[in-house]
Amino acid sequence: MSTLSARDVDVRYAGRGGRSVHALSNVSLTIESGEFVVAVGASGCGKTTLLKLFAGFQAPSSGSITLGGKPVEGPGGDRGVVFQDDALFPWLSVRGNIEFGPKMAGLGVAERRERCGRIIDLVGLADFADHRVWELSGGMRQRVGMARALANEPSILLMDEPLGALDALTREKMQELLIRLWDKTGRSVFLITHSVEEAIFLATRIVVLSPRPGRITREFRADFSRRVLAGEGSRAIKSDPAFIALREQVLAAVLKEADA
Ligand SMILES: Nc1ncnc2c1ncn2[C@@H]1O[C@H](COP(=O)(O)OP(=O)(O)OP(=O)(O)O)[C@@H](O)[C@H]1O
Repeated sequence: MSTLSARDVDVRYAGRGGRSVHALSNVSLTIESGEFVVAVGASGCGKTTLLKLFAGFQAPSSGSITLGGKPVEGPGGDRGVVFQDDALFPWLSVRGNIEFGPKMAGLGVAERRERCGRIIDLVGLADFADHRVWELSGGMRQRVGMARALANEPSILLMDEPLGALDALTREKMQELLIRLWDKTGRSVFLITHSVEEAIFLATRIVVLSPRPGRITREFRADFSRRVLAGEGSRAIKSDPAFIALREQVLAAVLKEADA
């Protein structure tokens, strides 16, 4: 397991009319092995930019990104990425989508079947392994997206609003699934959400970003996911006064930064 780290990162995009956009300014964030870090913040504060740096989809203008102490120089199977738009291969079955990465990485058929079978069970899709992805509901498609990311056995999952397109009921079920996946696989997670409630429910650490330029302004610790793992119901946890108090604190930090 490896530590993923951004150090003194700046990102500037070329904007219209020669004006540059300062998307991230002096951002440092280290995600330790086994952490579940959730980023929240107003639209445009650079959350997706930070995730893309971690994924290796783009390089910072200055500063460094490292995984296990080594510079991140591009995308790699050691970081599994899940977006809101699942971007699955529609012509492949559930199993085909999940086995795609390991197949490309040269894993033999037997090992691929065994590894992906385990992951398919883990995300609760055993009865749908041979379905085409267009036959699935939105929540099931996102399960395939998560399974596909896990199939490469990454040290960290990077997720950008993975539950953003789901209805409230499915979303809550998927939050519980995410916590169980995190627990059972032992992977670290970096996740972006617009929902402060979701952030607090899932995270071991919440980072608040502020816009213009994007910076990390606050951090909060949480451990409500442990209660989910201990069998407590989501509704009971989310209506607990301790949960509500933290939710209001984080929300106040997000709104303060958004207004500033
Ligand atoms: N490729 C790009 N070219 C120019 N500007 C960009 C580019 N990508 C992002 N930006 C700008 O950088 C800033 C940060 O964008 P980013 O998408 O990282 O923010 P975000 O916090 O993820 O926003 P949202 O919550 O709306 O998804 C925004 O002002 C955005 O317009």
